[in-house]
Amino acid sequence: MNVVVVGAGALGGYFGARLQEIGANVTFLVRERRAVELDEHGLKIYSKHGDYSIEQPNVATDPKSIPHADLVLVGVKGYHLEGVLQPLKVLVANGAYVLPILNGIEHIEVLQRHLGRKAVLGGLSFIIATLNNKGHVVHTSDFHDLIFGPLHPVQRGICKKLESFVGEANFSVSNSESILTELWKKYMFINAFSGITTATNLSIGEVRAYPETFQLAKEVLQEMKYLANANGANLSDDDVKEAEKKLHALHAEATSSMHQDRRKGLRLELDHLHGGAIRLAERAGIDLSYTKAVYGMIKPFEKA
Ligand SMILES: NC(=O)C1=CN([C@@H]2O[C@H](COP(=O)(O)OP(=O)(O)OC[C@H]3O[C@@H](n4cnc5c(N)ncnc54)[C@H](OP(=O)(O)O)[C@@H]3O)[C@@H](O)[C@H]2O)C=CC1
Ligand SMILES: CC(C)(CO)C(=O)C(=O)O
Repeated sequence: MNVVVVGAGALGGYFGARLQEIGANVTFLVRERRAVELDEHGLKIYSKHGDYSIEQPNVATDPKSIPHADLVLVGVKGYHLEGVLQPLKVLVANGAYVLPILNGIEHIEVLQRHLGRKAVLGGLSFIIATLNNKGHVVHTSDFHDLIFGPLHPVQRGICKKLESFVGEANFSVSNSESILTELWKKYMFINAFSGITTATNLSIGEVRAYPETFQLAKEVLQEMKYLANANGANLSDDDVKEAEKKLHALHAEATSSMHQDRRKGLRLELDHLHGGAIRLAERAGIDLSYTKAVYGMIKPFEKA
């Protein structure tokens, strides 16, 4: 299988390397700085599920130099989406399907508008990973799940092909027929988890120690359920309970990628995640008071 990874950071680097581990022909389409880093240090994964190294990853900086890809894995931050639309157009024109795995929901519509509805699959991931100072991936969670599925009937073939190809991969995989609902479940969860940890600058264990503070995360879950259902998803109270259980099950030091970025002084995906929810709520005539409060608390730390 020919795979291109656009956004070879923590997420793209992890799944790209794991796909190469099982024999995929993986090309990392990167910008100049990352190309130099990958050339100098290679790509390495450190993970409790097993390390893996690629000494000389196959790197491209021009999408036109890539002959044909079956699948393009998109793992950029929400605020970098605009910058990858042009390269994605080139890859789609050459026959590729696009599998975005970033957090959030607004990017799906943006990608569909620019690339066509038939080209864009639904996808998301559960993993906690970050890059170290050599640009190597450090994976710290027990989970490393990739969930994908068709958003258009013509995509069933590529989803089946991907499902059977990744059967042997060193990560969990699921090909879901209700990927839109899965996307909204993750969006609900991430807005609560990243919202409360980033706003308070605390890990989830520290948040859980204060029921009044944890309550804010629960309120965000409720608001996101309403928003999801106003946007054609079908989330139930059980889904909210499930998300709450997940917040309780995370180990005490666990925190969100947005909070890790706040700790490192990096730019935050606030506008893409909570900002996106607020925009969709305005369109649907829904009030997201708690989400807006969390958004307001994080705003001063948004730009690096
Ligand atoms: N990290 C995690 O644990 C998880 C992250 N996510 C989500 O995944 C997404 C990605 O997060 P993460 O992997 O942590 O982010 P990273 O910052 O580690 O990686 C993003 C990568 O995108 C690259 N990039 C940006 N613009 C371009 C471009 N125009 N062309 C090529 N590459 C580009 C960046 O490269 P450059 O070095 O050039 O800037 C960077 O390597 C986010 O939406 C996040 O919320 C979801 C689950 C878990
Ligand atoms: C919740 C988590 C860790 C799950 O993958 C995540 O997506 C993030 O923090 O960005």
